Amino acid sequence: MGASHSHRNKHCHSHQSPINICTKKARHDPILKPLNIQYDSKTSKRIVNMGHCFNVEFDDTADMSVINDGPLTGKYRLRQFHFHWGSTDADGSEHVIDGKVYPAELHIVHWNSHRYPTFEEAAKHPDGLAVIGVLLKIGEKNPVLQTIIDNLGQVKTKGKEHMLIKYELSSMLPKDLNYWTYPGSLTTEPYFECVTWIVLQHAIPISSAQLTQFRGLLCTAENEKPVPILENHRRVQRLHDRVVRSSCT
Ligand SMILES: NS(=O)(=O)c1ccc(CCNC(=O)Nc2ccc(Cl)cc2)cc1
Ligand SMILES: [Zn+2]
Repeated sequence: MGASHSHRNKHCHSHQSPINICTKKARHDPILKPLNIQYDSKTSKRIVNMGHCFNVEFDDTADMSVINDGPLTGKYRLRQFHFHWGSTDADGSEHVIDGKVYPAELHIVHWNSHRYPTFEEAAKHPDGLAVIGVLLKIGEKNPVLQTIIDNLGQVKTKGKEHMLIKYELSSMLPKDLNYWTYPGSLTTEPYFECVTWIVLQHAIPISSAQLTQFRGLLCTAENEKPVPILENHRRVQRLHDRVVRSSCT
C-alpha cells in the first residue's frame, strides 16, 4: 500500500508485531529505567493447551506478580506466559534480531492494572499490555523449562489443563535484563495494537530434545485424529513510523 493510501492503515494496522530488530538503528534512550520484575511463585495456577500453543496462567486478581519501570508507567500485572516455536530448530522465534531467527521465543504477558480494571479492557488500549519477549537458543538442557515440559503430558490435547504449583518464573529469566522496546501488537488473533514490547537482549538456552517436546503437543481435542502443533510463530511485520529504543548503549 503506497504512502498516499496509508491514511486508513495508519490508524488500524501499522503497529503490528513481531518485527526484525535492527540493533544498530535501536537508539539508547537515557530515560529508560532498568526493568523491575517481582514475581511471586504462589501466583502460578495452571498450564492450559490453547490449541495453537500452551499457556501457563497466573492469579491476576491482585498486584502480586508485577513488573514496573523499564519503559512502563505504573504496574503491569502478570497474567500468563507461553512460547512460539517452529517445525525445526531452524526457525520458531517471532522477533528476529538483525535478520537472525531463533528456534523459539517466550512471551510473558502483563496488563496495565494501574489504569484498567481487567485484562480484556486493557487489551483495547495502546498502553494496555506489556509483553516481555525472551529469545531461546539451542544449548544445554534448561532445568527450569523442564518443570513445564514434564507437565505437557497432562495437557496433550486442546482444552486440557493441569495445576502448576509454585512455579518460579523469575528463575527462567537471564541475569542481564537489558532490552529493546517498541510499540506493537498481539502476534495472534485478535492482533490488537495494545502491547509495549520489551524484548530482552540476552537469549536463554533450551536443548533440542526439550524443544522437540513442544512439537508433541496436539492442536486437536481428545476425541479427534491427533494433529501436532508443529509451529506457531507469526512472520515479521513492517516497522512503519516506529522507533526501537534500547535500554543500554
Ligand atoms: N503472542 S502475544 O504475546 O502477542 C499474545 C498475548 C496475549 C494474547 C491474548 C489474546 N486474547 C485476548 O486479547 N482476548 C480478549 C481481549 C479483549 C476482549 Cl474484550 C476479549 C478477549 C494473544 C497474543
Ligand atoms: Zn506470544
